[in-house]
Amino acid sequence: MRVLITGGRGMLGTSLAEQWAIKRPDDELHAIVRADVDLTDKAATARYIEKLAPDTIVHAAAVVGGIAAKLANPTRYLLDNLLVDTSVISAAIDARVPELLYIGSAVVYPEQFRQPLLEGDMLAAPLEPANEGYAIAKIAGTKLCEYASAEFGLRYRVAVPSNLYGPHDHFSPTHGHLIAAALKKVHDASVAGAPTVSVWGDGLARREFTYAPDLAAWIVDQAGRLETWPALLNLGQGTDHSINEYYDAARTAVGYSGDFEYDTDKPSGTPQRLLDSSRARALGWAPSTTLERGMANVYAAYLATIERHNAS
Ligand SMILES: NC(=O)C1=CN([C@@H]2O[C@H](COP(=O)(O)OP(=O)(O)OC[C@H]3O[C@@H](n4cnc5c(N)ncnc54)[C@H](OP(=O)(O)O)[C@@H]3O)[C@@H](O)[C@H]2O)C=CC1
Ligand SMILES: C[C@H]1O[C@H](OP(=O)(O)OP(=O)(O)OC[C@H]2O[C@@H](n3cnc4c(=O)[nH]c(N)nc43)[C@H](O)[C@@H]2O)[C@@H](O)[C@@H](O)C1=O
Repeated sequence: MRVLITGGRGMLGTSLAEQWAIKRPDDELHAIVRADVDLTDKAATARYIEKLAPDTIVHAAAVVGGIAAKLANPTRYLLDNLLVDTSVISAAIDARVPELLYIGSAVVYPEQFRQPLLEGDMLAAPLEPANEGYAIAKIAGTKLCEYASAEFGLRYRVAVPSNLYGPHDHFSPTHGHLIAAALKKVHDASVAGAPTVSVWGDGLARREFTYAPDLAAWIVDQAGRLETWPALLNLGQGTDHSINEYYDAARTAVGYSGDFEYDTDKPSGTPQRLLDSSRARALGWAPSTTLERGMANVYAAYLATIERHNAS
């Protein structure tokens, strides 16, 4: 099978490429990055996909960032994601690529709604303001896949992951996601001997975090058989925790004994985001990495990046 992964050096894309090489070494894998093709360029993307003629695409490229980054640059999160998604999905349709997995997001669901969230809850009520632009692009991508499947008989499906974390995450205290930011902040406090770490918001919001390599491994297994999937499929670990609990887990991973203080001028976002992933579980989804193990792995990856940086 000839496989195209977009966003091939992102957090999820890197895990996808790693898992593909392990699980399906005979496949012809193309894990592409921006230097191969800028996916906001519709014509260049169409040329690339037509020439490659992949059997399946896992579209994992997007402009992605933590809550503060999305609030600071809502235009980019809406515009670039619309451009990237329309380029990739329309090129795939035109080239009649038979299968495409679009990596969507749980932000397509309403801010204040029942928990856990079901696949049918998209567009049922207003979106979370902090994620609105990004979510509108993700909803457009999701609908494009649904329409293309129905209209042209293609197998274009949407994975709807919960919040993700993993060893290839971005450890930015300002633009990263919660777990990478928490590990970096707690590590820095530990090294500096600082008595406290600043947590954004009140620490009470709840999130479900899934370990990206678990998701990647399952996606690799599913490639080539997406016809068994519904139009969109929730993919979450199954449990949510408070932000405080994630910081506690980071404190344990780092071995830090200081305390937390709360910066309530920073956004908390939606109070809870938990997916009902029972449809995926019926298809065999069974992520196995515990939060403790995952945190320890991500922290080890962070320490390795520091070592590489110091050695260069
Ligand atoms: N991280 C999370 O918590 C969650 C992520 N998702 C979704 O999962 C997918 C993967 O996310 P994740 O791995 O975390 O994100 P990353 O930011 O780590 O990776 C995304 C990749 O997309 C690439 N990209 C962005 N714009 C372009 C472009 N115009 N042309 C070519 N490449 C581009 C980026 O390249 P560059 O570095 O050059 O910009 C980057 O390598 C995304 O669709 C995201 O929306 C869904 C739920 C949660
Ligand atoms: C599914 C969806 O999931 C994500 O959206 P998010 O939940 O808005 O993202 P987040 O990881 O930035 O915040 C989570 C929570 O954590 C709190 N928090 C505390 N302290 C820090 C902190 O230091 N940094 C960050 N970023 N958050 C912090 C913060 O206040 C908030 O309550 C995206 O990955 C998005 O790409 C996506 O697709």
